[in-house]
Amino acid sequence: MSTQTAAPPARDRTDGTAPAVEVRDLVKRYGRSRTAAVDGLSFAVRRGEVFGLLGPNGAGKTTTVGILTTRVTKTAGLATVAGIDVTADPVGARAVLGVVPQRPNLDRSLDARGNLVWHAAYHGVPRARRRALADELLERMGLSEKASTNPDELSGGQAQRLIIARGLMHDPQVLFLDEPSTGLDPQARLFVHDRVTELAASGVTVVLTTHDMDEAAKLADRVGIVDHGRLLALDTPSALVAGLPGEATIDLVLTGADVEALRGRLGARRGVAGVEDLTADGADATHLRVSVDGEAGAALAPVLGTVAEAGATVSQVELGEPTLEDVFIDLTGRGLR
Ligand SMILES: Nc1ncnc2c1ncn2[C@@H]1O[C@H](COP(=O)(O)OP(=O)(O)OP(=O)(O)O)[C@@H](O)[C@H]1O
Repeated sequence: MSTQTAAPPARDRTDGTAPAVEVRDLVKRYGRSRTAAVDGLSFAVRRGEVFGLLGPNGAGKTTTVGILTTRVTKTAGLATVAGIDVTADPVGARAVLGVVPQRPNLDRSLDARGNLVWHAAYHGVPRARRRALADELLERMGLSEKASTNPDELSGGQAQRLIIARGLMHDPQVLFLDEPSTGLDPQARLFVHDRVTELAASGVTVVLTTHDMDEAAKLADRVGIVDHGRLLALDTPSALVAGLPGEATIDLVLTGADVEALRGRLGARRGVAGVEDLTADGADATHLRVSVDGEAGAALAPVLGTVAEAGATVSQVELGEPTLEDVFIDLTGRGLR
């Protein structure tokens, strides 16, 4: 018989006053790479917060989450989850965090329920609890009918929901979701969003990385925008948007203009706060977003007048408000990585 006493629940072993997640001066250099994938990153996530980590491809988001979830070794700096130093105590850290990775990594030798039960066993959830908990989470994720299905026979969205269920099997304090809705259809995406909101309401801290600005604006209490492994901005989505120049946007799709000359002419107009070229690669027509002070309607006539003077033909006009995507483009530019 084992003389070991059962470990106390993970919740009791952590520092309840520490931030849910903290990285300080975090650095990661892969192999002999001269540039750092994470280059002195610092931020803290509050308990119960939904925190969005945004950045272009290669910005260092997955690496940061990899360090926090003990899958990647840091080069320097500090990374803690629920007050536990992930490098000094990776086992303790893994007990209080859950991970939903970018690439599905379900065990194909087990069915859906088996994947959940095995994960719970790995984390020391008592045998008597495992199956009931698995069934409860399968139900919550809309997967009850798939309990005995092999992961290979699940759709991408179902597999993703199963991975989220798996991440929750040991009752983590912090759940890391790496691009949770990539490849999901609109229903599955909304379903995942609802579950994230529900988790946060139940006190679980959620850290999500995403390329989807609407998703970040909708779900995240605060977002950190990173590029080249550094933090460029951190605030609530609305504060970030409010910090942009201009209060409204006029999107123009047009042809027949010298784009740079037109941008210059528009930018010189009173009331115009900025002009972004959003033309998609290979597109025939030019897409400009003009940020204006005050109401878009009032600025429309003079803006269109300037476009006409430049000899361009407008095929589409749309009035709107700046979004998190504008913040992202303003900070990280348009270039593809
Ligand atoms: N295992 C690895 N070995 C070497 N370099 C790596 C490795 N993983 C990532 N990198 C490099 O580190 C940098 C950051 O990559 P990372 O995957 O963290 O970015 P990301 O922001 O998550 O990007 P994406 O949005 O494309 O997932 C990139 O330049 C990438 O090439």
